[in-house]
Amino acid sequence: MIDASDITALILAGGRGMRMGGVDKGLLSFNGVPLVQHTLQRLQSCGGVGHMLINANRHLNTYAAFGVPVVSDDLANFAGPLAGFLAGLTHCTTPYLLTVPCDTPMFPLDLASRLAAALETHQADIAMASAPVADDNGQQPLRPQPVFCLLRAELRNSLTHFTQAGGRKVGAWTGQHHTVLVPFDQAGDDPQAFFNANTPTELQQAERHTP
Ligand SMILES: Nc1nc2c(ncn2[C@@H]2O[C@H](COP(=O)(O)OP(=O)(O)OP(=O)(O)O)[C@@H](O)[C@H]2O)c(=O)[nH]1
Ligand SMILES: [Mg+2]
Repeated sequence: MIDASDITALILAGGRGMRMGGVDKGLLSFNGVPLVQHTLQRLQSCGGVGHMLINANRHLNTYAAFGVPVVSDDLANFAGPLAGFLAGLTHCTTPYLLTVPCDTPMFPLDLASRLAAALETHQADIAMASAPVADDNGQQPLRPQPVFCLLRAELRNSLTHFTQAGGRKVGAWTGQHHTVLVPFDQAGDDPQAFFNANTPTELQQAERHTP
């Protein structure tokens, strides 16, 4: 069984935040608390992970003050979330890494345990969340949530090779491995759980959400 102590959560706060005006999104206030701190607290409160890392590329001292090790991308020029995955895999000392973006403040409290259960059941390399997303036809099909992954730490060499060859898309890399999609559309799941705040308006919307 995968124990919480086997999992390191990596909070992804290394993006450019262009749609937010180029600011460092993890440091923006969400109901009075920096998004990164809110994410740390939510991960702590669910008890599903034993260790945490923050992935950031700016304001490193500010991030360090949250009391969790901060790791930065080795890949230059904001190469995308996979650069964060690689930084996390490089620095994590546990057999599993859970990736959680800083801009999705209502993410499921049982994220780690459900991804871990699916990884084990399917003997997979990667468990990726999938969640309903409204489309233009009023439907809510399940869509992969590529920045919510539980990864086996031994995938580090694979990701190093993939990114060295210029690969940047999360799905293109995870598609090379046995990946199981884990649906978060069960009774009791918050349909807004994967709502991510990419713009100031969306951040305000998220602040108004009460599950
Ligand atoms: N380490 C790292 N993380 C990234 C990078 N780009 C995006 N991310 C993270 O991936 C997650 C999803 O990113 P987006 O919300 O799509 O992108 P963003 O860069 O934050 O914002 P935009 O510039 O508006 O697209 C967020 O948690 C980002 O912090 C990057 O170059 N490096
Ligand atoms: Mg986003």
